Amino acid sequence: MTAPRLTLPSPAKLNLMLHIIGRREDGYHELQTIFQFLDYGDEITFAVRDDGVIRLHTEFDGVPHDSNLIVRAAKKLQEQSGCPLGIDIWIEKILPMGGGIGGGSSNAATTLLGLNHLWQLGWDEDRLAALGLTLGADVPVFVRGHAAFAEGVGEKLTPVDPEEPWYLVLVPQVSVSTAEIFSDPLLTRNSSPIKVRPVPKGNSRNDCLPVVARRYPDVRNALNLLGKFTEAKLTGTGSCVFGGFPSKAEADKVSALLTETLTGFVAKGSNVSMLHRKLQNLL
Ligand SMILES: C[C@](O)(CO)[C@H](O)COP(=O)(O)OP(=O)(O)OC[C@H]1O[C@@H](n2ccc(N)nc2=O)[C@H](O)[C@@H]1O
Ligand SMILES: Nc1ncnc2c1ncn2[C@@H]1O[C@H](COP(=O)(O)OP(=O)(O)OP(=O)(O)O)[C@@H](O)[C@H]1O
Repeated sequence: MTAPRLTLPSPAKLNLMLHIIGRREDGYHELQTIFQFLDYGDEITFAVRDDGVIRLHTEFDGVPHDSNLIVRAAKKLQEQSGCPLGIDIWIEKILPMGGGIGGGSSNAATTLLGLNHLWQLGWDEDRLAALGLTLGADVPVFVRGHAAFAEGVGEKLTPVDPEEPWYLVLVPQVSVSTAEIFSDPLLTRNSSPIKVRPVPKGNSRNDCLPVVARRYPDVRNALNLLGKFTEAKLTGTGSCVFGGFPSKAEADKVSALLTETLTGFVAKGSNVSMLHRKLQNLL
């Protein structure tokens, strides 16, 4: 008998706004941010093993097997659930690493949800999100699968339903260090907390943008070029830059002009992650 097998999407996220409202004692910054998903991402295939071994078959540049968030997520879930089964994993990676579109966090969440299903653990979303948070602040929103206003370091989530435009995402060929941006003395850390819900219009800025644009000329260039056509924004700490368009045709048109010199892609914004849409179809 062939082992149960499952292929699941692992979408990207955008930060539609990001305000830094303070700094905790452990050095982490308190954020207010809106996460939305893209219908664009990696694809992960899982096949159950009965010997308990966890094996990722796809190699990543610069990420050792046991440091990969996919493997770390699988091992933690196995340990905490006491599941005797193992897993073979393959990934088709299209999301840029260190781009601020959450690829690693998304891969970890897809792994948690995929294994919960294949290993028949019956964990609820709260438990999976709590385990996810120990792997990274952005993992819980991918576990929950709904666009969200996030507070804390990103773990306090309130579902929201912003517009779902088509986005052109530009991918400057530099990896931005999140730690470096958060330790820059010039970073704004005292934005006024937004207390009104839903978040009022006019709050779409990303407090990391001035620091990233100053340090990374390639990101600055992408912001300037895209800014000629639409409001150009930074996701997370970059490097990716994005702008919304009312139709795919309009996003494609600007993409054709800009991707002559820059790498990028067009994708639809989505308030329900494509991972959750696929899982719903399975149940
Ligand atoms: C900025 C966001 O992209 C918004 O979605 C994420 O919060 C970043 O999350 P991430 O990539 O998982 O970041 P981590 O790898 O946890 O953080 C790297 C480093 O950035 C700093 N860091 C990160 C997040 C945060 N809220 N405050 C911080 O000060 C910390 O020094 C941390 O050691
Ligand atoms: N499965 C994985 N996919 C991508 N990166 C991974 C993975 N596992 C570990 N990493 C490590 O995590 C780092 C950050 O990767 P990721 O793709 O999540 O960055 P990001 O898009 O900037 O995320 P964020 O928006 O959360 O800051 C990578 O540079 C890599 O070293």
